[in-house]
Amino acid sequence: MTNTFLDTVKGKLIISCQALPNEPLHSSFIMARMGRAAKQAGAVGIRANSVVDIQAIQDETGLPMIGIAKTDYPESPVYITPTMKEMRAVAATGVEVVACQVTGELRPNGEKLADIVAQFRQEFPDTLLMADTDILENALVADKLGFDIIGTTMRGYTANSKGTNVADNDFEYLKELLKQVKHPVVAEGKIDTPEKMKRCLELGCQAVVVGGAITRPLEIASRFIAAL
Ligand SMILES: CC(=O)N[C@H](C=O)[C@@H](O)[C@H](O)[C@H](O)COP(=O)(O)O
Repeated sequence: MTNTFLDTVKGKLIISCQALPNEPLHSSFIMARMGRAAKQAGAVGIRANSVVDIQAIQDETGLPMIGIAKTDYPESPVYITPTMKEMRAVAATGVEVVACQVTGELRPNGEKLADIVAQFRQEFPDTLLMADTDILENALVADKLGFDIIGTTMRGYTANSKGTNVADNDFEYLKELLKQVKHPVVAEGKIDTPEKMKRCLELGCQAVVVGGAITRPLEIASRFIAAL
């Protein structure tokens, strides 16, 4: 099997459909309907969290997907598909891409990122790997380990990247990242306007992932309320 994900999404929009248990829309049924709306609008791929949501969205849309499993372990701040166990469970759904957090901190159970990548390649040779990174140093680690996609997902969410936004200074960080890594870059995280999405593509990103600005009504409504 050849994985055509990178060609399919080139220059296009991937929509993230996620709602954690503490969010108002937490429901695989609702996420599948979000996926339906995303597809009708013209999204070429979906990013989703948890095996059940992934399966519901696959059934509903048939679109290629980036799958993750957000899982908290008390001993580590790494929560996006942190261990081989979650990587395996997500890959087993048949998603085209499995994404995991690459932010430099120690992973749960003492697992090493390099070992996870090697094991994953053996078990799932047709599935692409995306690194959810925060700073250049960690993006370069992912690039060297051979991740197929370097994502900016965690920028602004880790101790090392606190207070930053990928869009700062006309995407200054993204420009540097695109210069330094060999693998395709997908812009993700706080891309909240169509203009920002377009700018990321103009700068050379393979694709853009947009989540909250489209699929999190609480977030969207709160922006309006905050302006009152
Ligand atoms: C930091 C973290 O846990 N990000 C998660 C990763 O999957 C999601 O909660 C985000 O919604 C996703 O990255 C899309 O970003 P935004 O919703 O900002 O467009």
